[in-house]
Amino acid sequence: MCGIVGIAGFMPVNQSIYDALTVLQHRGQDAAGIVTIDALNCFRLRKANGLVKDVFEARHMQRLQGNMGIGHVRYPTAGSSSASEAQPFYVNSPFGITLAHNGNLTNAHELRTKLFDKGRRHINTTSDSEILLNIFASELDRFPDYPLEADNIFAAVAATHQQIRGAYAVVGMIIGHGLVAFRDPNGIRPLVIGKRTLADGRNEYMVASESVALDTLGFEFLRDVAPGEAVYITEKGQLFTRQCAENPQNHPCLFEYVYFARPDSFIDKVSVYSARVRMGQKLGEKIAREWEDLDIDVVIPIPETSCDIALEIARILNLPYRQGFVKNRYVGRTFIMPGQQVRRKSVRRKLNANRAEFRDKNVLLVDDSIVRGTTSEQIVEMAREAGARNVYLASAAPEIRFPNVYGIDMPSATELIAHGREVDEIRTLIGADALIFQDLSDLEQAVREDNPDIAQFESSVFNGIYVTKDVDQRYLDYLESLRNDDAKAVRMQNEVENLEMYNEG
Ligand SMILES: O=P(O)(O)OC[C@H]1O[C@H](OP(=O)(O)OP(=O)(O)O)[C@H](O)[C@@H]1O
Ligand SMILES: NC(=O)CC[C@H](N)C(=O)O
Ligand SMILES: [Mg+2]
Repeated sequence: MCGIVGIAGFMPVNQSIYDALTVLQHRGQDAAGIVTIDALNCFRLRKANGLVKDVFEARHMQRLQGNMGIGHVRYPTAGSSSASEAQPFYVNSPFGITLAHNGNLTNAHELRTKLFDKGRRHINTTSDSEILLNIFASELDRFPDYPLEADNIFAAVAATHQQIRGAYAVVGMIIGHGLVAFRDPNGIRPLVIGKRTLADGRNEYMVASESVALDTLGFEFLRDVAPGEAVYITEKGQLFTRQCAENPQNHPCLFEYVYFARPDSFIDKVSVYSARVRMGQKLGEKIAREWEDLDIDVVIPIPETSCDIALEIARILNLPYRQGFVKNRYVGRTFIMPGQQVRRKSVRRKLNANRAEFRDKNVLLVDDSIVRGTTSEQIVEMAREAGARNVYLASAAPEIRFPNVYGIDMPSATELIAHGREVDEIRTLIGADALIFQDLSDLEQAVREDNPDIAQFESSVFNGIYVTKDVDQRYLDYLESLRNDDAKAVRMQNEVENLEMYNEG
């Protein structure tokens, strides 16, 4: 899903960006990067594969000098997992630009050809984000003057919107100018802006994927960046904002609320935590309605994301809530790990059953979502091994039957356990005694309650409706051939680690 952050301030930003990335780590565990602009107006870059705490050592932090910078944590959804595709990306013309991106472009292939044929620009990686950067750079290049005016920068964003399709929340820096951030015209991926006022009255600004990053760094949340909107903060700290899309719509990704975002974040005016509690309430009511005859003894979450949901289900059903599984806090999120083998292995490394909570009991296990079924299959087995009599499973998200093309790595329908299957077939595969899914309308209502202005969510993984309207079966087949687990494994063997810009080693 990737996390992005940018700070335009008057004090060194290296530590603040590092701290923000640790708070956004749940959005991407594969690679991390920071770029700053130093006193000589040069970019300083450090990026590599790994978690934030492993990528940045003291020596890197010392070299990441400057009062403006951007950062990224990566969960790959395009290209490869190579360090050369870690972000931010750099291009030297015009002026020198770096950029970090959360999301996924659906027309990357055509844009790559167009950039080479018409723009004479070579893209050296298989990343869609490098393409996005070069499209933006080409558009900035159309203005002959230096420095560019805010109007020019917004015009370049508007022209970029017209060419690229898909989902994107972007933060970038232009040498001699400042920090730019923008969000796709459907607002699929989240982006917020905050402000911190210094003792001398000057304002520092920060943009980030989630509001929790602002909270942690003492920035006051100003608002969500609107779909299609761009934000420009000059080197001197002046803030400009402009709507740059012709027909912006608010279609936030529903899966952010289910799984990706941290519960203490607000996305598009919706508290992720409250939305999850309401998911629990609605699912609890459905269980009470449909499973009257099931004799449940205890409600057990599958840590970590489902905990808030399961607690509310237990309250609605008037049953005890117990931590039947203990999570190893040193193992990250399994769903965003690359490759099915590593995901499979990680479930048992991550979760262990508390036998006392299972022995001779009918247990209701609750997860936020069932995607490939990797977690639930093994968890049901573990519950039985721990002595459970009957194992029931409830998912706070409906059946996930369609691929995601907007920044969640679910490129292949056949890898989804619910694809082409009815609930009972899924139940058999998972090995549960009963299985229940949330209804899509209930899930949408649970989220919408905080912000009734969201008319339509980006819910494609549940209903197959792609809000950018450019996704057809041909594209889905192409994506599947490019990114299914086998194709990725082959690509991993041929990875090259060429970085295009000096990397603080
Ligand atoms: O059906 P699957 O393909 O297994 O995917 C779904 C599971 O993956 C996620 O957990 P994850 O371990 O990534 O993170 P969490 O600790 O935040 O729950 C999610 O919360 C589900 O438990
Ligand atoms: N999950 C994301 O947002 C990924 C961003 C970008 N498509 C990449 O693969 O690096
Ligand atoms: Mg989970």
